[in-house]
Formats: sequence, C-alpha cells, structure tokens
Amino acid sequence: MTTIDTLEVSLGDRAYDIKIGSGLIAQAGGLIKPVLRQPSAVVVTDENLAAQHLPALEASLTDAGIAHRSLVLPAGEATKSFAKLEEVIDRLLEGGIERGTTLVALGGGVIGDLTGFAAAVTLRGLDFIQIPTTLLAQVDSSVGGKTGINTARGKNLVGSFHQPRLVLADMDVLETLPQREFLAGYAEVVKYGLINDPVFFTWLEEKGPALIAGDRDLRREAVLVSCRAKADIVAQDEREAGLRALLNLGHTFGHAFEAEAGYGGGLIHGEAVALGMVMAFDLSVEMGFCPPDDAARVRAHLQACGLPVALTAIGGNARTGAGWNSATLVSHMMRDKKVSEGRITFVLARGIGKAFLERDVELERVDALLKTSLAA
Ligand SMILES: NC(=O)c1ccc[n+]([C@@H]2O[C@H](COP(=O)([O-])OP(=O)(O)OC[C@H]3O[C@@H](n4cnc5c(N)ncnc54)[C@H](O)[C@@H]3O)[C@@H](O)[C@H]2O)c1
Ligand SMILES: O=C(O)C(=O)C[C@@H](O)[C@H](O)[C@H](O)COP(=O)(O)O
Ligand SMILES: [Zn+2]
Repeated sequence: MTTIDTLEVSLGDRAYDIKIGSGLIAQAGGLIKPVLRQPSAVVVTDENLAAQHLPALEASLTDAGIAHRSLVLPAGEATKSFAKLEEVIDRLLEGGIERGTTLVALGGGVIGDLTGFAAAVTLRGLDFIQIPTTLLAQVDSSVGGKTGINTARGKNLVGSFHQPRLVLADMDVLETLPQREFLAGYAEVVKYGLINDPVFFTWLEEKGPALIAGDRDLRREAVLVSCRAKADIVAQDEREAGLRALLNLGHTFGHAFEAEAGYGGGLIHGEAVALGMVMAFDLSVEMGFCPPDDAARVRAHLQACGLPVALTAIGGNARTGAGWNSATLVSHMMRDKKVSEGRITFVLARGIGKAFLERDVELERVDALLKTSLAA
C-alpha cells in the first residue's frame, strides 16, 4: 500500500482532512465510513466518470457496508445550472433520503460545486464528501466549501459556503483525464505561485513541462503544495472577508470570458483563468505596480504550457464562433461578487508571489486592455 498524505483544513467544528495518494477510490469505503453519520450515501457523478471510475467506488462502498446509489449527470459546465440542481434534488428526494445520508461528489469542479450546493440546501443541509477527479478539482474546487451554480447572468452567482466532511484526491484518476482538462487545472496550480509563493512559481517554470507530460511524483507534489496553500487561506478567511479573495486572481476577467463564451465547452474555466491572470498582471504593470519582466514571465510560462494568453485565442474565432467586444466583457465584470458600492475589487500583483486587492481601478484602463487583447 502506498503512502497517503493528509492535510487538515482547520475550521474548528467544520475541520476536515484532505487525503492525497494512489488507489484512494478503491479504498474509499473504508476512508469515508468514519465520517458518515449513518452508513448511507448517494454518489453524484457525470457520464465520463460513470464509465471510468464509478464502478470502483461503488464496489468499495459495498465492501465497507455502506448503502449507496448513484446519480449520473451530463458532463460539462452546463450541468452547473438551476435545471440540474432541481433534477439532483428531485432524484434525491424521489429515491428516499434522510438527514444522515451523505452525498459523495465523484468528479471535477462541476460535479463538486453542484453536489455541494445540493447538499447545502436539501433537507436544510446534508453532509458531503469530495472525490475530485480533475487536476483542477484536486488542487482547488474540492477544498474550501465554495459551492454553487452558474446563471444566465454570470458564473457562480447562486451558491453557498458549505464545507465537505472529507476530500479524497486519488492521483491515479489523473491518468484518464484528457490533456486539455489537465492543462486547465494547471492554470490554478500556477495561481498559487503567483499569489504568494514565488519559489513555487520558479519550481513550476522548471518542472512544469515534465509534470504536464505525466511525471507522477511532480504531479503529486504540485497537488500537495496547492492544497496546503488553499487550506491555509481558507482556514484564515472561510467566507472571503478579505484574504480569500486573492484566490480569485484572474477570475474577474476569467469569469467574464466564461459568461460570454456561454459555458458550452468552447472555453473551460482553467483556460479562462490562465488568460485572466495574464490580464491581471498586464493591468498591474499598466498601473505601475508590477515590474514588466514579472508579467512577461507569467505570460511566457502559461503560453509555453499551451494555455491561452490573448483574447484572440478564445474570442471571435473558431472555438467560440462569436465576435467579442470589450464593453460586453466589462458589463459581465460588473456582476462579479467582489463588486462593492459599484466598484470592482481586482486582484492585482506587485510581482510574482505578491498579489493584493485593489479597488481603485479605472474601468477605462480595463476596457483599453481588453481592446488590446482582442486585437492582439
Ligand atoms: N468551488 C471552488 O472553489 C472552485 C474552484 C475552481 C473551480 N471551480 C469550478 O470548477 C468547474 C471546473 O471544474 P473542472 O475543470 O474540474 O471541470 P469539469 O468538472 O467539467 O470536468 C472536466 C471534464 O473532465 C471529465 N473528467 C473529470 N475527471 C476525469 C477523469 N479522471 N478522467 C476522465 N475524464 C474526467 C469530466 O467528465 C468533464 O468532461 C468550474 O465550474 C469552476 O467554476 C470551483
Ligand atoms: O476558493 C476560492 O475562494 C476561489 O476563488 C477559487 C477559485 O478558483 C474558484 O474558481 C471559485 O469558484 C471562484 O469563486 P467565486 O466566488 O469568484 O465565484
Ligand atoms: Zn477558479
């Protein structure tokens, strides 16, 4: 049996462990059982996971004596919707559910966010467990308790803070993850370096190519460092009173791009975040906060990895099939949850590893930056 790394998200009576290792899905029943209120679970997953990893999870739950059933949803961002939330809740209630039943999210961020929100509101609150299967979900979405859905008006505009009881990050599942999805998750890994860990960013510049190519030790190290970074921030600021907003680096831009792209798969979250981080660094340079060389390093690394670094790579071309304009993107940004008294709070940087929050940003600057990127 291989070793399991355990990190704690220290949140008092809502504290929980993140377990990182190989073969965790096969052992899930035994690992989950101690945190269950009663031995009954409903697994929520998507059709790709149902084909590839659900059977192993179900077998493990059966072996551990946990009664279970599974709900399988369509894969993709469009599933994070009111319609699918209603469907999940209806199927939970239809099949019979009690307050002691635990939901188990087997999937990427879409399944994790939706299942967590369903858990938060069904019977006024069920426990849930995260089994993240994408790199993005392992390093970011499964940790910290942000749950929710998208609306036609924007990303994640309906949701709740609801912490999981346990996170099981099985490194083996990354073997079946499509490369585009792996890369998208890598953008959120890079984010931790850019926020407050310049040594990690330098490590990624050096090791990123091998990690992306499939080196398992490097992948595990990156998941561990990322989860430690996120757990540390969440423990200090669970509900985003301040510090936690740094985890939104690249997201004010990125969420606007996702909303404009329509959640259809033409642009996925991590890709939008990669481009958003490039733009946040460019804005930081424009405003005189950040040395141009640091922004150049960010752009160069993400580009070398194959992530989008200009709006021309995603908007108004074959991927989305639509022409974009800066005014519409700014109007999306005005619905960001960090808007306060009509002003957007941006996550900017004084350099790599030196992110900070800034409210005093003229929208004309943002508009000009978007126009430049649209014409690049
Ligand atoms: N709650 C948070 O803190 C948080 C943080 C970051 C992102 N998010 C959200 O996460 C979502 C994106 O999550 P994602 O990037 O994981 O996308 P996703 O959940 O859509 O998964 C990506 C695709 O990969 C497939 N897949 C997943 N695991 C697989 C595996 N092991 N093998 C083969 N295929 C697999 C899925 O079926 C899907 O088609 C966005 O909605 C974003 O807003 C939330
Ligand atoms: O956990 C957080 O806090 C984050 O901001 C992590 C982000 O990567 C994630 O995309 C999150 O869902 C964004 O949250 P939102 O509140 O801006 O919708
Ligand atoms: Zn994100």
